[in-house]
Amino acid sequence: MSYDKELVAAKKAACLAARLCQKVQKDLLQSDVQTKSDKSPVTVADYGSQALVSFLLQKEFPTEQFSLVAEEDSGDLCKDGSQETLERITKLVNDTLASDGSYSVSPLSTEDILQAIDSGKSEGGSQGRHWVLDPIDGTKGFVRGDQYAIALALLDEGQLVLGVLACPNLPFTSISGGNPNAFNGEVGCLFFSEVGQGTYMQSLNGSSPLKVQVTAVENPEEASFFESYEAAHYMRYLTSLISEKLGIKAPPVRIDSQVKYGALSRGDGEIYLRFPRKGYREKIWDHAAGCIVVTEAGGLVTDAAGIPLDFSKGKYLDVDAGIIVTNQKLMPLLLKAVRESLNEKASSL
Ligand SMILES: Nc1ncnc2c1ncn2[C@@H]1O[C@H](COP(=O)(O)O)[C@@H](O)[C@H]1OP(=O)(O)O
Ligand SMILES: [Mg+2]
Ligand SMILES: [Mg+2]
Ligand SMILES: [Mg+2]
Repeated sequence: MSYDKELVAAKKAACLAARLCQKVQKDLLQSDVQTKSDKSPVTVADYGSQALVSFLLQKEFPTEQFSLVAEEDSGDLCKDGSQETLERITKLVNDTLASDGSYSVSPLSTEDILQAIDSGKSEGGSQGRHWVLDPIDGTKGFVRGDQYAIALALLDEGQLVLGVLACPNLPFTSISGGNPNAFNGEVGCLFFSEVGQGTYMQSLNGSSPLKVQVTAVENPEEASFFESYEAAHYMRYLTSLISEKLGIKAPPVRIDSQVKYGALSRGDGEIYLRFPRKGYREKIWDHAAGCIVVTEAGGLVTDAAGIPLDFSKGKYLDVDAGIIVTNQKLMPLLLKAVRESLNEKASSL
């Protein structure tokens, strides 16, 4: 089955959402950042991006039953004192739609925006089609002025069938060996994949797509690895133990969000280690787009036990201990190092 039409729509939606986010990041004010009950930050851009993607997908596929599993909901925007924020979001979405010009729609109202955001309340599952969206993945990176991604994927009967990753601050050329946040050249990449068709990257400004591949590095001593920028998001002693066991020489490359999957898919590094702290439950929107982008580029994405991620169980991913990503050659060695490190950790407790 072809998902070409869905891919075109997903790319369009992610590009426009990226445009909206770039505008907000440029003139980001402290007052634009709200804090959700789980203490994670959320900005007008998170809401605006979700509203825009949701609205555009519904507009592109008006006759299909629409299901979207997305991170944000309008709860906090409906509280007293949020009217001004809601109006800002509405204006941002309308301005972005108008700047594109290909959608001749009358301006959306604040009600339309709330509705578009709340169309993302689906629970997903193993039947039918579900869009999966993280409107800004890496909000902390976004607020800092660093890396973030707009991550959109499609599940069909529980399988990932397409993924789009817009990375507005990722340099277009390789970041291997460098700091992605301190770069002078062109930034802004769009990764996209359709099942069985490979992964491609183009610039967010619309250059022609290039096919990308993970690296063929077999020797861990020549490999480099990615992990979160935010120390609070993972167990650093575990990732350093794993990399030590593998004999990795290069220091870790710390980047926010699913940009790590994009960078790995084009060969900027070989390994992504993600070991969140105890009690953290992974959500499907934090991995769906990244997972298909890496898999279609020839890589592997599994949990710490080597089992492929299952996106069909609702909005959570029930993974064993952590998520690991690498090329096919390095995976057996990586799994061994992960197993040994987890055993050492368990016996030291
Ligand atoms: N305590 C946490 N541990 C791990 N990941 C978290 C935590 N809190 C939020 N996240 C989510 O993890 C991702 C950030 O990943 P990374 O650490 O790789 O940059 C984001 O999806 C972020 O959500 P959000 O989409 O709200 O930014
Ligand atoms: Mg968040
Ligand atoms: Mg996220
Ligand atoms: Mg998010």
